[in-house]
Amino acid sequence: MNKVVLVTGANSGIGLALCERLLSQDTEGLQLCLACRNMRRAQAARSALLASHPTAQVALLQMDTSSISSVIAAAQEVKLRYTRLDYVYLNAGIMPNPQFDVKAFFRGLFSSHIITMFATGEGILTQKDGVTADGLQEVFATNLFGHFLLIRELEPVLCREGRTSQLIWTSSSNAHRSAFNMEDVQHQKGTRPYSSSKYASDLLSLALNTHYNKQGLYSSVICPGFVMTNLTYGILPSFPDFLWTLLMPLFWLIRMFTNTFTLTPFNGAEALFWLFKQKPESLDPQAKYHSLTSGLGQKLHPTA
Ligand SMILES: NC(=O)C1=CN([C@@H]2O[C@H](COP(=O)(O)OP(=O)(O)OC[C@H]3O[C@@H](n4cnc5c(N)ncnc54)[C@H](OP(=O)(O)O)[C@@H]3O)[C@@H](O)[C@H]2O)C=CC1
Ligand SMILES: CC(C)CCC[C@@H](C)[C@H]1CC[C@H]2C3=CC[C@H]4[C@H](C)C(=O)CC[C@]4(C)[C@H]3CC[C@]12C
Repeated sequence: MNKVVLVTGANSGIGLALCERLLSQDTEGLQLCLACRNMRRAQAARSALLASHPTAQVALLQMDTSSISSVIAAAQEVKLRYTRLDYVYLNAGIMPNPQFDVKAFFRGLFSSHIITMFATGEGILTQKDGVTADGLQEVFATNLFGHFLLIRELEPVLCREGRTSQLIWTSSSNAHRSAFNMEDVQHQKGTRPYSSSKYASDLLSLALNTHYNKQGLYSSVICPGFVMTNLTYGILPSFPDFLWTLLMPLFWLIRMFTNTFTLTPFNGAEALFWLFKQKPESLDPQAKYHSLTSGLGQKLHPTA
């Protein structure tokens, strides 16, 4: 039977690579729905997918996860189009106005903390958050709240008698307990909204399992590792493309020491793709599944 899969933030990076990988393993038995905020970019992604999989069923859905009205309208549309959803990948995410702390980076290079710094970005990144038209903090709204609202609105197509469905969050190893505060869940006061939003998604996934497992709905979180995408290029916006290219040999070298340097969207999507093939009942609700890559760039089996 056809599997219906919705992916948010599917028009680039890890989301697009996941769609490509899903279609490569099964073009016929899959109905993909790319949920994107920008329809021009969504259309380009659809054309790219159809170029390599001409018979695939790839639909588009306009949705801005940072906007309450957009998410509600998109969920309405989904309920009109589909009687059930088998997988929802909650992947759209932003890290706006990142500030890279050069001093902390160099201190980290000469400390015992070096591997953690490269694997998680801990201690070297802060962001300047904005406020959405709904009055929410932008990172919280985009990465977490819009997705939460989507799940609640899609309950009728996710919780179906006698079937299971999976929610799969693209979280991060940058999700740190120290960045999250229950008194300030939107992270209005701090400078690490990205880390806070990812930690909150890990907590939310646990809560969703407690609430929904008995209705056949399961939630998991993954970290794709450090992947070269629009999000990461935005961290050092003044770097021209050629400098990133020059840094690649250094990244390949670092990958010898930390296999979290997945680097390509294809390898970064490994844990998302792996979860597609698992029975949700067999998964550990407390685990974060990691995409890993060997020193030679081979994808490894995800580990919890
Ligand atoms: N790259 C990395 O090293 C890591 C990435 N991640 C996570 O992976 C996920 C995918 O990011 P990645 O592929 O790296 O980066 P990209 O910037 O390539 O992809 C992000 C996607 O999210 C979409 N998006 C952003 N804001 C919204 C919004 N308001 N509504 C709908 N869609 C939106 C973007 O759309 P648009 O093209 O319109 O901007 C884009 O399609 C994110 O959640 C990120 O936090 C986690 C760990 C590491
Ligand atoms: C020679 C220097 C200029 C090289 C700078 C490298 C840094 C820009 C990157 C090194 C490690 C990277 C990251 C690690 C973890 C990612 C995390 C999992 C995530 O969710 C978002 C992106 C990361 C923080 C990423 C960002 C770039 C680095 C800090």
